[in-house]
Amino acid sequence: MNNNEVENRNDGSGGTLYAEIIIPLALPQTYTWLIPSQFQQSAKPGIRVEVQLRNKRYSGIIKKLIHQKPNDFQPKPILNILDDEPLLHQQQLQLWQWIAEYYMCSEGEVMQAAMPANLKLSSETILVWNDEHNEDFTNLNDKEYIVAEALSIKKELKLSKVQQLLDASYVYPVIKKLIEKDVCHVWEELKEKYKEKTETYIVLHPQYHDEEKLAALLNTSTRAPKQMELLLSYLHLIKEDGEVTQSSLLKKSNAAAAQLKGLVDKNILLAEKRSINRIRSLPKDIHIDFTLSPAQQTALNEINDSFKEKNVCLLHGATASGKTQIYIKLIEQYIQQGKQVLYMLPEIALTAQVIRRLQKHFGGYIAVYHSKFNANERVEIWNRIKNGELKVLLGARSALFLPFKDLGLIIADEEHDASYKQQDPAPRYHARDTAIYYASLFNAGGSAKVLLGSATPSVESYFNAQTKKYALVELKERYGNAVLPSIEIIDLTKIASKDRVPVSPQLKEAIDETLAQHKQVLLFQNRRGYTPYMVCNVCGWIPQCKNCDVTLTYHKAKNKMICHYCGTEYPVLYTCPQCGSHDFKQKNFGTEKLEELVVETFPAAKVARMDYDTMKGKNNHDTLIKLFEQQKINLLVGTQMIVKGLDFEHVNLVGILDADSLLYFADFRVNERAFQLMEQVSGRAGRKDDNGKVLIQVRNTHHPVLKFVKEHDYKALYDFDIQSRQFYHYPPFTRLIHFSFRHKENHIAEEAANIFTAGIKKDFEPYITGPAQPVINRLRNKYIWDLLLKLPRNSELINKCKMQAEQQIAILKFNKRYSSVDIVPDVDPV
Ligand SMILES: Nc1ncnc2c1ncn2[C@@H]1O[C@H](COP(=O)(O)OP(=O)(O)OP(=O)(O)O)[C@@H](O)[C@H]1O
Ligand SMILES: [Zn+2]
Repeated sequence: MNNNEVENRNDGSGGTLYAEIIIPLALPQTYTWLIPSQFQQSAKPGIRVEVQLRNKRYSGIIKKLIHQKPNDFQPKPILNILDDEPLLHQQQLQLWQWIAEYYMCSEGEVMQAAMPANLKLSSETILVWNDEHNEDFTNLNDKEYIVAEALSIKKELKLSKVQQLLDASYVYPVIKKLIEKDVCHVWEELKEKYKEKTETYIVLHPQYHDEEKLAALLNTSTRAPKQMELLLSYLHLIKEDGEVTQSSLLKKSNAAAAQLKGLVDKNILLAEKRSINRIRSLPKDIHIDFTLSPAQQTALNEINDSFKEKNVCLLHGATASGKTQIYIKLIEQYIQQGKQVLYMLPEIALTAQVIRRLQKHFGGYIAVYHSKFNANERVEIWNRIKNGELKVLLGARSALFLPFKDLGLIIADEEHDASYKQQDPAPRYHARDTAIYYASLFNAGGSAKVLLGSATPSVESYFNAQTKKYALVELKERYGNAVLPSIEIIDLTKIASKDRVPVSPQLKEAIDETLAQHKQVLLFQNRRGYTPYMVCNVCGWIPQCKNCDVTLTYHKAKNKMICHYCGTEYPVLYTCPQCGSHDFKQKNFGTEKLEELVVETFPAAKVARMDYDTMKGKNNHDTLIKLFEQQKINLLVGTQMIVKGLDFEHVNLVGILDADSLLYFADFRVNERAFQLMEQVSGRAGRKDDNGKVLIQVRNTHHPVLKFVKEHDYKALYDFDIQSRQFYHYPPFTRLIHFSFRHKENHIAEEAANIFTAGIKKDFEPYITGPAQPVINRLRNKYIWDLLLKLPRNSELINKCKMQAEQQIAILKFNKRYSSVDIVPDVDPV
């Protein structure tokens, strides 16, 4: 929207004003409401308003103001205005619209994903009393008081109840104030499952921030030399690390808890329990204590040069080449210019280690943001990004939705990672690609820049670099004395069958050797659970999930058979329901069995397991990583989770137990994925010296991808893969749109898919594959029919196709027989 519209509205002519408003629902379009005259002064794009739709109340966001009355209907008035200033900048509204159009969803769905729960209200909203509130209600007005009191007793209230309580038609402004005053927050299903980890931090009493007072203290207190020693250690540590936990202080200073207590009692040091993710008020200064190697410096210069001409640069840097250090230097530059930086990682789990690295350098300039933070903290970060106070934000994909004020740079680290794509629910957006669009909206002084970083770039990004759409900077060597690890292939077919799985004699020997040198080992197996499936030894019957077309995985610790798709758990079977035999054979092995076996084989080693199952309990990801960093674990067994981006100093050996399982997979990205996984997991070995070693166990030793991995030759993999992509019409040569039709009746799903296909056939027949049933053709009790479109990269044609597809979806939804079919469009599926 342009400024004129706002001006016109304020010209006092008193004309009727309307607004297009986004509400957090999957509606096919945005609707228009009337802005009554008393609200006209304050109505602006980005402001929240209270509206009613089909007897429910929502807080929606004004997308734009309109002066023409809609032709076909009389808009209803909005009920209220909730904000004094817009909650977001113009760029966010543009971003939402783009995502909705590009990824075929509604702006309401984007809003749902984009905004912290506390900023979204509807009749269904449940308010939760804030347990930490001290029940001091003096700053509340009468209405707020009534609700606060009820909440303090009931602990939870549905918004519709609040409405009755106040006997007022407009309650949203009251709720909004109560949330702002920290009396309550909005209940979120997801939130409840997330237990926040706290730790005790030690801080210096603020009065000693004054250097003279501190000096005086240090000079006078000779009576308790042990305490003084501890205080000095503290001062040293805080300078080094920027923050000090109680445990690290006691450990590093070798002091006793009583000495620390002495200092705390004297009010010299303070002990504070904090969530480890909580936003800390560290001083806002930049502290860079390292220099780049010549190769890193060259890469940084090349990146800066490339940004003069291009908006996107791909940094292809080997594992442990120090990409993160280059990012740090680059971030420093942008902060100096007063710009903001978004640093994206594909997964929440990775943010913990990286924030520890970054906070040392950027203190109070930086914060972390992701969907698992509590609602109040998310709003706080939202506001501090919006007003430009925070300069650097580290986050997973949802951080893209923050209202940056003046964004200068987005870094997408591990840009190849498929987790950048959101699968469910809509918006099914790819955060890397969306970041490139988002950056282009900050066009004061050219566009904001995007740096994609990876040791194993996606074929798409590398293609864009080859075709000069992106700049390319390569950094081939590891930092310091480290070299890329040597890779050895172990031919499982040459091993006597009794020794065959899971740990071959060669791997066993290498593990023994590594442990003897007090170095660490990572063992990678891409399946969790104990045995991926069981077979009846007599009739061949295999236990399956009742809701899904999937075999069940045996989990020993739980003593359950579990469906990895829908999560349903079944008792373990001892009798075959088909033939009555009691003889089951366990096929293959998962991480749980591997861990058990490793514990038996290496009794002296401290072993831990990192996979989806172990991360749910108290041993959460960050704790495990810290234990591993401190070498309290010698041998870590895990799935993909151990692979990604982590920087461990003492890992010398990596074992990949079953490479065949990575190499055979019906997906056009199979080679790329297998290479990325193996190269990334290898990349965890020998990061600080020249002793890294990787053993890959495999049956098909002739698979071409193994050769590329062995030589760490990404370019060869790319050249190999890009040819088949071209030949079979896959990205980057085409654009894929995938449609999935799901229904509990197989024939209904099939019919819907067929009708849809017939509807778009006239213009798009050459590009259609399917409809067909996928390999797993039923999930969560619904049958699935899939359709794939491989479209030429012609935006006009693609838009036309999306439009026709949307029409067909509308037609199906209108037909009673098919209205309950789930139709899921997925643009650029991964
Ligand atoms: N210039 C430097 N000065 C000091 N230490 C450095 C420097 N460059 C790299 N390092 C150290 O080397 C290690 C590897 O660097 P880093 O983790 O940045 O690599 P990376 O390229 O991001 O690796 P990966 O792709 O595997 O995640 C880190 O522990 C880092 O602190
Ligand atoms: Zn299931």
